[in-house]
Amino acid sequence: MEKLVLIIGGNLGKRELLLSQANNLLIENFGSPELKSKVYETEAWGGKSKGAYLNQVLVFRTDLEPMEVLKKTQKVENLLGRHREVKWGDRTMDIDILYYGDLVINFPEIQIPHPFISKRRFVLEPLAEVLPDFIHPLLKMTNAELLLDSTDESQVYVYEKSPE
Ligand SMILES: Nc1ncnc2c1ncn2[C@@H]1O[C@H](COP(=O)(O)OP(=O)(O)OP(=O)(O)O)[C@@H](O)[C@H]1O
Ligand SMILES: Nc1nc2c(c(=O)[nH]1)N=C(CO)CN2
Repeated sequence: MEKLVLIIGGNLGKRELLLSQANNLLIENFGSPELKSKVYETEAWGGKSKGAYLNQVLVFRTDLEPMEVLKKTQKVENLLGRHREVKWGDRTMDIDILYYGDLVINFPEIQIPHPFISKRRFVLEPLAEVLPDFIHPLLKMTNAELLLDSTDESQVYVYEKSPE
């Protein structure tokens, strides 16, 4: 069984509902997560979208091969209304594979560890919350160290539910 670390999130539609639906669909595919970060409200990163995202990191154990994992996460994105249009643009649900144990692979359709981990505070904050001591297999730094080192100044807060 390998440690599978995902980040999920979106900035369109009913963000909280979509996040909880993504959680449920991922549990159907990968079983209960071993760890779940808090939900973070995060400024849109990459300059191509505007509204703030809700993001969360989930950690599973899996026997599925990385490409099988990707097929399943893409199916969940599609079920939740994801349309692939603008790179880094607005979306209802995006699911990225951050780590798959210590595996390093680099194909156009799948790169692990995800190449932008160290550049994105919206990834590093929840990641350092749940796996502070996990070592990035290429950068040889822990997630906590990557967060301390990060120069991304975008806003990332723990999400406080808005009153009903
Ligand atoms: N680790 C990974 N996790 C998810 N998708 C990946 C990964 N590595 C490569 N990909 C590929 O990237 C494509 C994702 O494109 P997508 O439109 O979601 O990019 P994006 O979410 O805008 O950008 P980013 O991947 O930088 O978050 C997928 O079709 C998939 O094949
Ligand atoms: N805050 C935040 N910004 C993003 C996100 C995301 O999940 N959160 N995903 C993107 C697509 O890669 C682009 N920008």
